[in-house]
Amino acid sequence: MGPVPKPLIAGNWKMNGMRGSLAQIKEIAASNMLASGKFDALICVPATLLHSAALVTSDTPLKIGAQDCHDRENGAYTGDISAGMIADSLGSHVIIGHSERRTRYREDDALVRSKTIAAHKSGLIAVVCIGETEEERSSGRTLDVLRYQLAGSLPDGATGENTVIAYEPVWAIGTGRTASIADIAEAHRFIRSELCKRFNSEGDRMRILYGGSVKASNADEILHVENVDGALVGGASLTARDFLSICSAY
Ligand SMILES: O=C[C@H](O)COP(=O)(O)O
Repeated sequence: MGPVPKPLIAGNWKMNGMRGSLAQIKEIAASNMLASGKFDALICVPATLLHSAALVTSDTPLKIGAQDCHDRENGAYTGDISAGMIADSLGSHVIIGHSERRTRYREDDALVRSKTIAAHKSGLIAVVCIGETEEERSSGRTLDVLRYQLAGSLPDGATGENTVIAYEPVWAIGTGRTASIADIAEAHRFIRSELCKRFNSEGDRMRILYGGSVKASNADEILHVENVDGALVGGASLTARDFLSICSAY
């Protein structure tokens, strides 16, 4: 077993970014902040930018990942890409089970688990997303939802090396609303204890990111909550300036 991994600031560009956006990637990759080695940095780009982004960052500390993968190795699945193809394009990470996919494409925990296994088989680090809806929170079911999502989405082979958890309350994504510091602390403490119950010491090594309207003005407070090992950032990861301001919290 290796040491506890460093915190991770991960950007998710979602369906944003054309070739010109590689300038932002290059600027992030060249920052002295990343060279400090205090944290890891990752940008998950659209599939169209994956290989070119990986090539322009190959000699830098910035990692490049994808935003989804199929659970099969290959076959007649129009429009999809496999974990192996992501690895072949030099991506190192893949986001799995983002709420935007769970909701729109009805991806359930079993499929998320199957995709996570596929990612691990191809040597990728899976960033597995979980989080409650507003209705689940207001009816007091947040921790139950997190328990079921973790149990159903993570395969037995998950370790601190191959898996990162992203806790994203669905109602906080892209809305400008963030969970309170007390709610973030409670959710992350709960996730940590569930991970340790199932994976023993590996549970302590899995990074738990917070996601949902993270920006420069709230990053410092959120990133210093116990058991918060980084952030998954959407809108504020699209420019180098915004992304690096969040990184400066470390
Ligand atoms: O994957 C990132 C999350 O969905 C958060 O997005 P956001 O920072 O735009 O709220």
